[in-house]
Amino acid sequence: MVNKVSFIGAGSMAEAIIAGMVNKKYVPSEQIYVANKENEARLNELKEKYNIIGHTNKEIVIQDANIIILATKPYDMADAIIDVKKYIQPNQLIISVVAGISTEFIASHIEKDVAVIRAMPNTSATIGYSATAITKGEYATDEHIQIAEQLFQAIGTVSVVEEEEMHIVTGISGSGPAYVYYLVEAMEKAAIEEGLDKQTAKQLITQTIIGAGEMLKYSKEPVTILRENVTSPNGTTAAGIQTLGEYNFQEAVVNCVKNATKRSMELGKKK
Ligand SMILES: NC(=O)C1=CN([C@@H]2O[C@H](COP(=O)(O)OP(=O)(O)OC[C@H]3O[C@@H](n4cnc5c(N)ncnc54)[C@H](O)[C@@H]3O)[C@@H](O)[C@H]2O)C=CC1
Ligand SMILES: O=C(O)[C@@H]1CCC=N1
Repeated sequence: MVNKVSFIGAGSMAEAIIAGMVNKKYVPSEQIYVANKENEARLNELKEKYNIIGHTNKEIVIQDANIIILATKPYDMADAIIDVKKYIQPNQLIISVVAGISTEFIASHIEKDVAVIRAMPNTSATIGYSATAITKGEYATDEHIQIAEQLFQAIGTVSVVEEEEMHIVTGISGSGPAYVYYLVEAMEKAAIEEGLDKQTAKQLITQTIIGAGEMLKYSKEPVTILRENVTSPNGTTAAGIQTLGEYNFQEAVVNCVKNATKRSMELGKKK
C-alpha cells in the first residue's frame, strides 16, 4: 500500500503529476511531500494549490516514502541525488521522470541496490490525460512495474517499454504536447490574420483538436483514411495540404521527432 509519495524537484512536470494525483485521489494530498532546490516560495505555491507538504528538509521528505519521484532537470540530477542518497532505503521505489538519464546512472549514483523505474509522462498529466511510458531498471521487479503502472494510470495511459525505447518515447509523447501547441499557435495566428476573433478561433481550434483526437481513439479507420475523408477532390483541405507538402511538413515533423530523440540520447551522455 502506498502511504507517502515524495518528489525531488517541484517544477512543471512535478506539478502536472501532483495535480493529476490529487484530482484522482491517488493518495490523500497530505501524503504527498515535495522538495526542490531551496525555493520556498514555489513550495508554498504548491502547498496552497494542492494542500501537499512542501519541505526544504530533504530527510523529512524522503523518510518513509514508499515512492520517491525524481523530477529535476537532467543536468541537476547528479547533485540532487548526492543531496538525498543518504536518506534513501533499499525498500523505497525510485521513479525518475528525467529525460535521457538511465536507470543504471540513477542506481549507481544512489550507491544502493535500489529499485528504479524510469518514466516518461507528459504535462497532460495535469488533467489525467498523460501518455506515460515506463521501463524498469536492474533491481526493479514486475511488482515495482505494477506499482508505477497504478500511479501513472491515475494520471492517464501507461505503456511498458524497453529502456532503449525511452529516447523515442520522449521524442514522441514527452515532447509531443508542445508540437500540438505549436500547430495550434500557427492556426490561431492564421485565424486572427483572416479576421476571426481570438475567442472564437480558440474555441473552434480546440474542439477541432479534441475531435480529431477522439476520432483517432475511437474510429476503426487508419489515420490516412481519416485524413482522406476530410479531403474533398479539389476542395479546401486539398489546397491546405498541398501547401503543407510544398513546405515539407511531414519531413519537418519526422525530423522534429528524430532530433528530440537524439537530444534525449545526448542528455543521457552529458548528465
Ligand atoms: N516539462 C515536461 O513536459 C516534461 C518534463 N520531463 C522531465 O521532467 C524533469 C523536470 O522538468 P520540468 O518540471 O519541466 O523542470 P523545471 O525546471 O520546471 O523543474 C525542475 C525542478 O528541479 C528542482 N531542482 C533542481 N536542482 C535540485 C536539487 N539539487 N535538489 C532538489 N531539487 C532540485 C528545481 O528547484 C525545480 O523545482 C526534466 O528532467 C524533464 O526531462 C518529462 C516529461 C515531460
Ligand atoms: O523538453 C524536455 O527536455 C522535456 C522532456 C520531455 C518534455 N519536456
